[in-house]
This record gives sequence, structure tokens and C-alpha cells, in this order.
Amino acid sequence: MKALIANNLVKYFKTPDPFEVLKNLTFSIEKGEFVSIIGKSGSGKSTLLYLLSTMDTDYNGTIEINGTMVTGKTQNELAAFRNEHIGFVFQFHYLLPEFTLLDNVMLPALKLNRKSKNEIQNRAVELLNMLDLKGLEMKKASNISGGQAQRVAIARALINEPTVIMGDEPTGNLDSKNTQIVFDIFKELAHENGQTIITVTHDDDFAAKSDRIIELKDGQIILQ
Ligand SMILES: Nc1ncnc2c1ncn2[C@@H]1O[C@H](COP(=O)(O)OP(=O)(O)OP(=O)(O)O)[C@@H](O)[C@H]1O
Repeated sequence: MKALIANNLVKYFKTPDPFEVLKNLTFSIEKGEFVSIIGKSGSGKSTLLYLLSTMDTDYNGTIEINGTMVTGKTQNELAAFRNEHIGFVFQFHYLLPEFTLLDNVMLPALKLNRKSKNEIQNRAVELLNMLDLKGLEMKKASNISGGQAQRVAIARALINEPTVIMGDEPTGNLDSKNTQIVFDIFKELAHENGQTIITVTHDDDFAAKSDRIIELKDGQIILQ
């Protein structure tokens, strides 16, 4: 089953001058695949991820995620779709610094409001354990290391059991040890849980070890 199908994606920026940043991209990604999107600075990686994540709706072409056509949905429908299907991990983790790690992880699930607070808390504790953060649940997010914070951000991205996890430079801020830890977590999520990982990276080693590389050059796919 396909986790994502992108057909004829075209994206223009109108300012300062009209400029075609993504030029007719067509590709698909399988469920449980761990894909790295690479390319030189300015090649269009972040722009593409922004489209795939349904955050940017101003494009031509179509995007289907897990059999759902997301192109054409309203902003409210997309917000609900994202909360349920997509987990995000960014270079900077955007945790709420004054909240505990546990609260940070629980928040998206409380927002989704599908499970009881107790169930959510149990799952959050489980995820923090899985990410080797046992015992730190009640620590404030402002008081942990960058590598730990990135793992909390991953736990938060996983709390609603997303089918697709999207990362924009998820290891961009990490040393090699923590980069390896994050890589191993992604690999396990893809290969053992069947979750699909789509991540933009500048790290060629990271990309080479993932299942597949999609390489952009000047807004076109030159390798997939
Ligand atoms: N909001 C915008 N308005 C106009 N041009 C933009 C906008 N955002 C990005 N661009 C341009 O689109 C091109 C692609 O940008 P994008 O950020 O997608 O590249 P990238 O491959 O992710 O780069 P990097 O590796 O540096 O993050 C660049 O030339 C950039 O200057």
C-alpha cells in the first residue's frame, strides 16, 4: 500500500519575481518506507515537505496520503487530518519549555481528545521509556540536553500513532551520537511498526543509510 502519492506537483513563488520552485514532481512512497529527501541548499526540499505535510495548499498537482486525497481539503479538515495522521519532527524541537516532558508529549493527544487522560499518560510514559528518557518525565523541557529534547519531540510526534512521520532536518542540531540514536528510532518505527518516515536532511550518511533517497536539484527530482 502506498503511504503517499504525489502527482505533477508544481509550486510557484510569486515574490520577488515569479519563480517555479517545484517543477512537476511525481513520485510515491510505500507504507513503512524510510525516505530521505536531499539536495543542495535552495533545491526546494523544505518547500516540498511543506506541501507533503499539507501545511502549504497553494500548489498545482495532487497529494494522496494513505489513500486520502488531501488536495482540495479545507484548512480545518487538513488540521484534523494532520493531527491524526502526521507526526512532525523539526530541527528545533519547539517544546514548551515551562512544561514537563510528560506534558509536552501528552499535549497533541489531549488536543485530539480520542482517549482518556489516563490512557494518554500511560502511552506518553511508554514512549518516553522507549526513547530512553525514563525517570525524566517530570523534568521541565527547559532543563534537558538537545539530544534529549529531540527524543522528547519524537515521542510527542508519536503520541497519536501517526501513519506518516515527517522530519525537516530532524538531526540538524545533533552530534553524531544523537544523530545515530534518532536514525535507529526512525528505522525501527518504519521497519517494525510500519510507519512511514519522510525526512529532509543535509546529512549524506544519514540519507545513505535510509531505505531510499529522493534527490532534488533546482526543483526537479534527479534521483528517486
Ligand atoms: N516564501 C518564499 N518566497 C519566495 N521564495 C522562496 C520562499 N521560500 C523559499 N523560497 C525560495 O525557494 C527555493 C527553495 O527553497 P527551500 O527552502 O525549499 O530550499 P531547501 O532545499 O529546503 O534549502 P535549504 O537546504 O537551504 O533549507 C529557494 O530559492 C528559496 O530562496
